[in-house]
Amino acid sequence: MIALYDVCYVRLGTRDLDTAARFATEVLGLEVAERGRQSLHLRSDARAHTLFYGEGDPAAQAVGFEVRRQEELDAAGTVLEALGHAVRRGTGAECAERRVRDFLAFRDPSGNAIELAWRPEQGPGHYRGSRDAGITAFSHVGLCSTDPARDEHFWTEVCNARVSDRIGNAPLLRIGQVHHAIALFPSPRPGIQHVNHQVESGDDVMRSFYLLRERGIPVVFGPGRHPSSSARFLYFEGPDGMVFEYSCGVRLIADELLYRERQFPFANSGFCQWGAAPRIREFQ
Ligand SMILES: CC(C)c1ccc(C(=O)O)c(O)c1O
Ligand SMILES: [Fe+2]
Repeated sequence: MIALYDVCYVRLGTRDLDTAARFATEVLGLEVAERGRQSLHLRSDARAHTLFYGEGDPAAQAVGFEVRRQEELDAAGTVLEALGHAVRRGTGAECAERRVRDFLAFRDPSGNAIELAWRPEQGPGHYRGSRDAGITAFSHVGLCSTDPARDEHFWTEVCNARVSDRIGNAPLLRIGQVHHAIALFPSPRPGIQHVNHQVESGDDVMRSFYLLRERGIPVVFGPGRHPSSSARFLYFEGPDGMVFEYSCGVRLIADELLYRERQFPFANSGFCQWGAAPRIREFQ
């Protein structure tokens, strides 16, 4: 079983790095860790980076998950290859770009690019957001799944994820105590569906709601409250159509023995307990 320890970074492609940089700093509130001619490393917490933008095809995406021991990479490669997944070890330059010591790349059953990363670096000093969005950490990704039941099996049987709740057939998967690190959602195509950052308080969610409206940034869902994680949330659209989410108050699941996953309806009430309706195609 591949022991994922935490979700550690997201890599996104963008056709316009300058626009992505302005959005990531002025709107999202991330800190620029490093800006290259065709690359941008961004911080959201103590880690060296959690969001990477590379100039190019917006479909050039990946999600990085930390594994704690380098031997896990070899073992994971053997398991994945036996299941028919092509695997590739990162080069020195690729590891440096990811601020990790080693990584293994493969695609999940839906075709999402996944990277298993060893020793992701901590950043220098505290995270200092470019605006006070109240961000406390990068926390989870929504992944498009062409077969949620099949992919749930992959993430929970080949990897160590556990189902915290389901919305329809869509599982919300934890790898630590946080309610979920991955939300799999039905889609005809693979891809990252949204990138979540936790914020300090409900006030931060609402302050951002008004700021986004003022800046003309499309709010596509919320403000609302998820019945699954109990988190208050706000979804909005960034460059290249990527959806970002702020949420606060996500529940932690500490008792693995007692906790039982719940089933929510694939309907507005399953997504929001306040009555918000999503304007996001995968949630409709
Ligand atoms: C609607 C999506 C995918 C969703 C559903 C529930 C939660 C949660 O319980 O926190 C999310 O974060 C989501 O992104
Ligand atoms: Fe989310």
